[in-house]
Order: sequence, then structure tokens, then C-alpha cells
Amino acid sequence: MEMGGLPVIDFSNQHLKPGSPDWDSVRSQVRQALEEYGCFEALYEKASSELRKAVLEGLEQLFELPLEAKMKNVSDNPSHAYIAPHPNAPLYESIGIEDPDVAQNVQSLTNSFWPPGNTTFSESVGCVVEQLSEVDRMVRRMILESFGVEKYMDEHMNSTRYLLRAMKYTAPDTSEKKLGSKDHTDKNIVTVLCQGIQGLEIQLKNGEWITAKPHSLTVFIGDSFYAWLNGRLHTPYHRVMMKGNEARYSFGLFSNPKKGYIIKAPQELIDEQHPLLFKPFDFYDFLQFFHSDAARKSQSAFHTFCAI
Ligand SMILES: O=C(O)CCC(=O)C(=O)O
Ligand SMILES: [Fe+2]
Repeated sequence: MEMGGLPVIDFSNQHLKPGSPDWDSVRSQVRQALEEYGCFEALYEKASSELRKAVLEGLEQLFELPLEAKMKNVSDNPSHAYIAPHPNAPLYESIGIEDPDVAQNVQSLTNSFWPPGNTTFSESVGCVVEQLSEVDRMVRRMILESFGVEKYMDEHMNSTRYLLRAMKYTAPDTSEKKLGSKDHTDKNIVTVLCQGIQGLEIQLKNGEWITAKPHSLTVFIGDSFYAWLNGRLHTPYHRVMMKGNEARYSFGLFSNPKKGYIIKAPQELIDEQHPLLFKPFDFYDFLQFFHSDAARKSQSAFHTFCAI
């Protein structure tokens, strides 16, 4: 743990296997950090700084492609596809790769961006997705264990799929901070985010904003996991603030509940002291609601959508 910043938790230990003393010690750090901050900085040497740098450099080239090329990134779900800079978020641009743990998906998107292909990029993306998904699964396993609900482990692990989302934030060329991405909580289960230069800020429970370290991996709890855990962990507001003349690149691996899976807190997590907080819901219905007028008008789209 570090004074003044996010808690730092080391997952690099070779002996970090479920059931080992090292595992139990990391698990209690994870639980404590997620109760208090809803996020933490993860150290994971397997996702080496060279590998992350290679992905961030590839993204720099990718975002330089002409708009027509980037528009090839499509999805049934608009928030999983290419998002161009918009008057409400003029510095922000992003692409999404659904099921990036399936090599074919990364490869075909890479081929459409850089015909006939870009092996360096697709290989480094494949590799980083594998490493970040290990962090995602370790954290989720630790959380279920720490709440004594291991019996749902398979159901929980099988109820999600991954999305890789890569972001570019154009330099504002100002010395004062400009909003790169407005404050929000993540909607999904767990996010493992890798940032290049500094810019990510997280709000503490006391309202204060703190800055994540440049080149760090940050793990967040999203609204869906918060609901499944019946509110036992914190979901933090966070945002990106930009200044100066350097563009910023980042990418995150998001575990998202599958379409058709109903997110509902297990009975073990509901009692007199912890009444059920949210209506059971399908993540895709929530995504749809999120883009409605009612959601835009509400203070928290998630709380409005799931209110009992
Ligand atoms: O780019 C970042 O560092 C943060 C992005 C983010 O919060 C998100 O995509 O949900
Ligand atoms: Fe986020």
C-alpha cells in the first residue's frame, strides 16, 4: 500500500496459486483495496513494460489511419465499435475488439486496418490480452472466495466475455487541464486498464481526486460486479484529464456479462443487514438504457435502471 496514491498489489509472484499462503495474502489485499477504493494498481511482470509499450506504439499507428479504415471497426453494439471524436468529447477516440482472446478476431480486424496484415500488432495484442485476462480471472476468483461464494465460480467465470477497448486522447495544447473522458463508473464486471502517459484520475470516497501513475495497470470494479455482489465493494468514479501537447494512448480489457445472462446477487449475499439492492438485469438491456434520454437525465444511469 502506498501513501497518497492507489494501493499497489503485486501479482508477479511465481507461487501465486489458489490455496497457497501467497494467494491468501494477495486476496486479502485485493478485498481491502476494492472495498475502500474500488480499484488498485496491479504489478504483473508477465505483461511486461516492453509488451505494453509495443501495444501502445501500435495503437499510435492505428489511430493515424484514415477515418475510412477506422470505420471498418463495427459492432452490433455501438459502444463496442469505432468511436470518432464528438463535440461532447472532442479529444476522445476509440476502437473496440470483441472477444480479443480469440486470435482470429484480432487478426481479421488487424487485416482490415492494415491490409494484408500486421503480425507484430496482432501478436502483441494477443499476448497482452492473455496476460490481462489472467489478472481479471485472479481478481474475480479472489473476490468470490473472499465472500465465501466459490460455488458460483464456474457460472460466474462462464457468464462473461471480453472486450478490448483502445483509446486515443488528442493533446489539447493547453497548460490547464481539459476533460479527456468525463467522470463515470465502468458498467461491466472488472476492467484491467493500461495507460501510457498520465491522465487517469480516480475519485476517493471522500470526494478527492487522485492520479494513477503513468505506465501503470489499474484494476477497476464495474457496476455489474457491484450489483452481483449486492453492493459489497466500491465502484469508483474516474475520468481522464489532459494537458500539454502529447497525445495519450490507453487500452483496457473489460469483462462484460454475456447477452441473456441475468445478473442477480446470490442468496448468500442477501440478508437482513444486506437487503437486495438492485433488480436482476441483463447487461445488454442496461447498455441500451444507457443511451436513452432517461439515462442522460439521471445522475446515475445504473442506479436508475436497476432501482428496486
Ligand atoms: O483511458 C483511460 O485511462 C480510462 C478509460 C476508461 O475509463 C474507460 O474506458 O472506461
Ligand atoms: Fe472507465
